[in-house]
Amino acid sequence: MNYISIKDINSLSKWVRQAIKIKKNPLKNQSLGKNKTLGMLFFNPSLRTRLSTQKAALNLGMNVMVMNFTNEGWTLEFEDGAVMNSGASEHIKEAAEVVSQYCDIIAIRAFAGLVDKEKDYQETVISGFLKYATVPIVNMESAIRHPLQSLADAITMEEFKPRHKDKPKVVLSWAPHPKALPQAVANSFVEMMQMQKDMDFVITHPEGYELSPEITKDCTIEYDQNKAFENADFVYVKNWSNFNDYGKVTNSDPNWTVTAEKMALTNNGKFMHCLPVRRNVIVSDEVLDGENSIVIEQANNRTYSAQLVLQKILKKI
Ligand SMILES: NCCC[C@H](NC(=O)CCC(=O)O)C(=O)O
Ligand SMILES: NC(=O)OP(=O)(O)O
Repeated sequence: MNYISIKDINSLSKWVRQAIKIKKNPLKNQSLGKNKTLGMLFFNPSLRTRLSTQKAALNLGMNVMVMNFTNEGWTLEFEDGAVMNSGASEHIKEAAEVVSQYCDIIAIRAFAGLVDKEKDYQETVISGFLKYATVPIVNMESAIRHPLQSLADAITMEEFKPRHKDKPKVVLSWAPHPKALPQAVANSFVEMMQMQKDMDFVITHPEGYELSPEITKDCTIEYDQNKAFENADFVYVKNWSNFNDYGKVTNSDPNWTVTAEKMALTNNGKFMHCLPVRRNVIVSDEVLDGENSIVIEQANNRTYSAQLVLQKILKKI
């Protein structure tokens, strides 16, 4: 069993219930991972994913090895048949097979390069590991998906959803950012929302900032952010760089920053963000520090999202 996409989950509501159960007693399965090793490979920085996934593994009694490819490790080649006479020192074929001998599960973080759309959307790095590794693979944010985050988001929404309402309204809102960021968090959030049975979902972003139509198919898109916020119970905010004009920042309109005035349009809505977040660019201090901000609880749920995934894999190996 691999965990690459939120679509690897057969029943989201069941998984959310199981994660909430783990949260109540996280040390219950401390012997499940005994003498098993999780290898965590990072091609990009991380705070939450690194620590929460490690914590989840420790809760299950696993050993953990972390390797940072940003400044350690050889530069890897992913293309089959490549003539390796320039930058890369080692092919994914050997690297993945070798790491598989040391680890029982391999978790990988490898962001989009945001230069070659086709390469990113083919998930070159994670696909290379899937092809050549001989142990299960967990996605810790790949070029186009962040399924551990979206599972944590689903857990958090279950905990905070208004009990009196049949169908809570959830808004995914783009907000400005100075750097070009991947679409992974937004993509996986959309895929997770498509698996929710009793929630209304609206995506809002400036015109031209449409996500991949293959991912957002059948989703409601509202270009007027204020209108989208009306009556929302959850506002999930995230920047992404342009998908059409691939990897470019073509809009940095500060009118899209989430402020207290905008949150006042919601149904006392909760503010969500995966973090790290740029204060007073993505969201005002007032909102982020306000009582309806649930970003810290969201980050806490990363541990239980990862623990559920590791637990399920461990039971199968
Ligand atoms: N893992 C959560 C988000 C990671 C990444 N954000 C960032 O790179 C933000 C960096 C900055 O704000 O400088 C992203 O958007 O995919
Ligand atoms: N939300 C999230 O994945 O955070 P990190 O990038 O710090 O791991």
